[in-house]
Amino acid sequence: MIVKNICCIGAGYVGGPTMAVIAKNNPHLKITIVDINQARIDAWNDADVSKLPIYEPGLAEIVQETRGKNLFFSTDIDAAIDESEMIFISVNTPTKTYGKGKGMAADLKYIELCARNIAAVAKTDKIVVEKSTLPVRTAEAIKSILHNTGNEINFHILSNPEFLAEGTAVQDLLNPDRVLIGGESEAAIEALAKVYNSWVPEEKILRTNLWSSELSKLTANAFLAQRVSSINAISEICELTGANVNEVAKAIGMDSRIGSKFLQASIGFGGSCFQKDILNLVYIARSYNLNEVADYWEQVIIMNDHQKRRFSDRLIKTLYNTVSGKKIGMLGWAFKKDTNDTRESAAIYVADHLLNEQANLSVYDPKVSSFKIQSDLNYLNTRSEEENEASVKTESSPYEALKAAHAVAIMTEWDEFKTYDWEKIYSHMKKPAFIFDGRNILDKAAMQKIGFEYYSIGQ
Ligand SMILES: NC(=O)c1ccc[n+]([C@@H]2O[C@H](COP(=O)([O-])OP(=O)(O)OC[C@H]3O[C@@H](n4cnc5c(N)ncnc54)[C@H](O)[C@@H]3O)[C@@H](O)[C@H]2O)c1
Ligand SMILES: O=c1ccn([C@@H]2O[C@H](COP(=O)(O)OP(=O)(O)O[C@H]3O[C@H](CO)[C@@H](O)[C@H](O)[C@H]3O)[C@@H](O)[C@H]2O)c(=O)[nH]1
Repeated sequence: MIVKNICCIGAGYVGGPTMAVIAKNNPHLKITIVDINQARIDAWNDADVSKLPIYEPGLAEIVQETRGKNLFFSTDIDAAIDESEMIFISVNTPTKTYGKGKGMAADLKYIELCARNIAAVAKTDKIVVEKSTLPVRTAEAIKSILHNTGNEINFHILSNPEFLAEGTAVQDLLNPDRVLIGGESEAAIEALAKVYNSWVPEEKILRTNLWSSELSKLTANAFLAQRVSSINAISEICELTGANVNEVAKAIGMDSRIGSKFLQASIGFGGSCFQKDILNLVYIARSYNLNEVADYWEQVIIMNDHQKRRFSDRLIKTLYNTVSGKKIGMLGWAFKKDTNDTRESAAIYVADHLLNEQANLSVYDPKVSSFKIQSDLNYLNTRSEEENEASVKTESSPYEALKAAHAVAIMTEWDEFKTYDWEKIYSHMKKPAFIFDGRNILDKAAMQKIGFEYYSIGQ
C-alpha cells in the first residue's frame, strides 16, 4: 500500500504534535491536520508561532520548519479525507456526561462522527488509524460503520495508541519507548510502520492484534496512575509516623523490579487521560460483570480524590480551622509543569474546596490565562460566574499573587518556583507565613530558616 498523503482528524494535544513530528521526519509525505474548530486551526496557522494553541517545549520550532511545506492545518475535512490514503482519528474521547455509562464510559460520539464522515467522502481505499484512546473493541464499531455506510471500497483499521506525556510531547515522540500498531491487514500495518520507521528503530515498533493494542493503552495509563496513587497512599502514613515519603520513594525505587520513575508524591494526578481512562477500564470490567476487577482499579481514583481533598483539609486546619476572608496565593494551575493544559488539574478541585470555605484566591501560572482559570471553575457549576470572578484573581507576577497572603499553595511543579526570592515573598506575607508545597519542590530547611511554616506531602 503506497501512502503519500496523510490526514489527521483532530488538531489537539495529540494530533498537532504527533503529526508535526511525522511531517518533520517524512518530508516526502503531505500531512494535513483538520478540525471542526476554526479558531484552533487559525491558531495553528498563526504566523507568530508563540500563539500556537498548544504549548509544548520544542513544538513551535518543528511547526515553523514544516508548516506550509509538508504540514498543513485546515477545516476542509472532506478534501483532506478525499486525498489521503491514510487517515488518523485523533479526536477527543471524554467521559460521558449523559445517559448510560454517565461519568464512567468513554463518549465515542466524536469517533463515530469521524467514521461516518470518512465513509461518506472516501472514494478510494483507506487505512484508518485509531490514534485516540478507545475502549477495547471500538475498532469493531468503526469497521461496521465504514463497511455499512461507505462506498464499497476497502477500509483497513489499525489501532495506534499514543503514549506521549504532555510537557515532554516532542521528546516522547522523537524517542518513543515503543510504537504500538494493532491490526488485521499486514499490508496496512507495514504501511504505518514505514511512516514511523523513518526515525523510530525497527525493534521499537510492536505489532499486535487490534484488541491487545486498544487494551494496552488503557492498561498503561492504569498502571502509571496506580503508581501515583500508591505513593500518595504511603505519603499519608509518612505524615503520621515521621517517615519521609521522598526517602521511602528513593529506597523502593532503587529496587530494579520497582523502578524509580513515577513515584513522586503529589496533590494527586490530573490531566485529561488518567481519570478518564481508568473510569473507562472500570466501566468495561463492570460491563463484563468483573466486579472485583472493576473495584480494584476504581480504588486508584478514590485514592486520588482523597489526596486532593486531604491537601485542602490540611491547609484549612493549619490556618486555625478557617480560611474565610483569607488570601491564599496559588502557584500553578496547569496539571503538570511545561504545559498550558489544565484538564482535571488538582488545582481546580483544591481551589473549589477553598472557595467553599470562603477563601480569596490569588493565582499565578506561567502559561495559564485568567480566562482559562475562570472557565475551569465555572465548569464545576459550584457557584455563579460572578462569585468565582469576585473571589479568584489571576496575577501575571508571582510576587503580586503572594503579596499579603496568609498562605502559599504550590499546585504545579514549575521549575521557576524554585528560583524565586523567597525571602522577599516572606517579608510581604502575613505572619505566620505558611507554605503548603503540594509538589515537594522547595527545600524545607531553607524555607524554615527564612521563617516560613512549611508543610509538604508525606513529610
Ligand atoms: N492529551 C494527551 O496527552 C493524550 C496522550 C495520548 C492519548 N490521548 C488521547 O488522544 C485523543 C485526543 O486527545 P487530545 O488531548 O488531543 O484532545 P483535544 O481535545 O486536545 O483535541 C481533539 C480535537 O478534535 C476535534 N474534533 C472533535 N470532533 C471532531 C470531528 N468530528 N471532526 C474534526 N475534528 C473534531 C476537536 O475540535 C479538538 O480540537 C483522546 O482520545 C485522548 O485520550 C491524549
Ligand atoms: O510521580 C508522579 C508522576 C506524575 N504525577 C502526576 O500525574 C499526572 C499525569 O502526569 P503524566 O503522566 O506525566 O502526564 P500526562 O500528559 O497525563 O501523560 C499520561 O497520559 C497520557 C495520555 O493518555 C499518556 O499518553 C502518557 O503516557 C501518560 O504518562 C500529572 O498531574 C502529574 O503531576 C505525579 O503526581 N507523580
